[in-house]
Amino acid sequence: MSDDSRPAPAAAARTAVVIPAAGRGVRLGPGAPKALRSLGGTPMLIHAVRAMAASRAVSLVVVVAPPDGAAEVKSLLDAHALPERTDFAVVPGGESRQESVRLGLEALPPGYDIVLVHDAARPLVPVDTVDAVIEAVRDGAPAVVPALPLADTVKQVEPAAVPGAPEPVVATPERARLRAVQTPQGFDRAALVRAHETVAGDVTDDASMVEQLGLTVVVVPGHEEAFKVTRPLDLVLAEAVLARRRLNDGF
Ligand SMILES: Nc1ccn([C@@H]2O[C@H](COP(=O)(O)OP(=O)(O)OP(=O)(O)O)[C@@H](O)[C@H]2O)c(=O)n1
Ligand SMILES: C[C@](O)(CO)[C@H](O)COP(=O)(O)O
Repeated sequence: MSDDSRPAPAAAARTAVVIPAAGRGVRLGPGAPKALRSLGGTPMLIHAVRAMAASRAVSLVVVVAPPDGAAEVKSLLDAHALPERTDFAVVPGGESRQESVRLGLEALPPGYDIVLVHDAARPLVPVDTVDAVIEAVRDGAPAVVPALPLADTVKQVEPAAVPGAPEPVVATPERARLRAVQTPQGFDRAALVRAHETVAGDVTDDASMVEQLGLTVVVVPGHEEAFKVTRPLDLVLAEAVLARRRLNDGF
């Protein structure tokens, strides 16, 4: 068969990323909103944006800024070198992560059939993890999460009525079947939009909303360096990982 007689390859679905970055970072301690705090001299958010734009499959990144910080975030994006092949937009966020993601989704133009949602608080995720998530969505999964096995045993407890009181253990789930879930989480856009339109109640990630629709969520290998900067010690670790990368890269 000559090259000319082959069917044209199906155009790859275009991929956009929503980065919720509107949180305060209460658990990190007092200071600027977490996404705007420095990691190696650069705002954490810029690391997260670069991590997403490092994937050649990503053509649009929508940053969901702190509600009163959209102008500051726009200036930050303008002030830092970012790949020219990627478009960037900024929208103000909401009261909860869930609301911020919804606002980011509403800002997406037509033409992006795959959507990733990535925490600004996971600034060091490697591009191979981003690409693995996108590939699994392209292969047909409605929702994909990167995840790692657990190192600790997990107990389910009856939460104490009084803070600090001992909590009775009610179950010990089988650790081998548990996974600690990271971002970016990847979605068929229509499934994620439907989930955000129909699922109510508190959830801690987007994939669980798609799960509640009865759709399949699959896991791909996560990465140790995709950890979430939540508490002060996480920032120490992030600085160390970044310093090691810079040493290895020779700058
Ligand atoms: N109203 C909110 C709350 C959180 N996030 C984002 O969701 C991601 C994960 O949330 P988390 O790590 O819990 O961040 P914070 O809410 O800032 O942390 P904390 O709970 O310690 O205040 C972060 O990138 C955060 O900016 C958001 O966009 N809008
Ligand atoms: C989405 C997430 O990062 C997956 O592990 C996580 O659930 C976010 O939790 P947070 O308490 O809002 O940081």
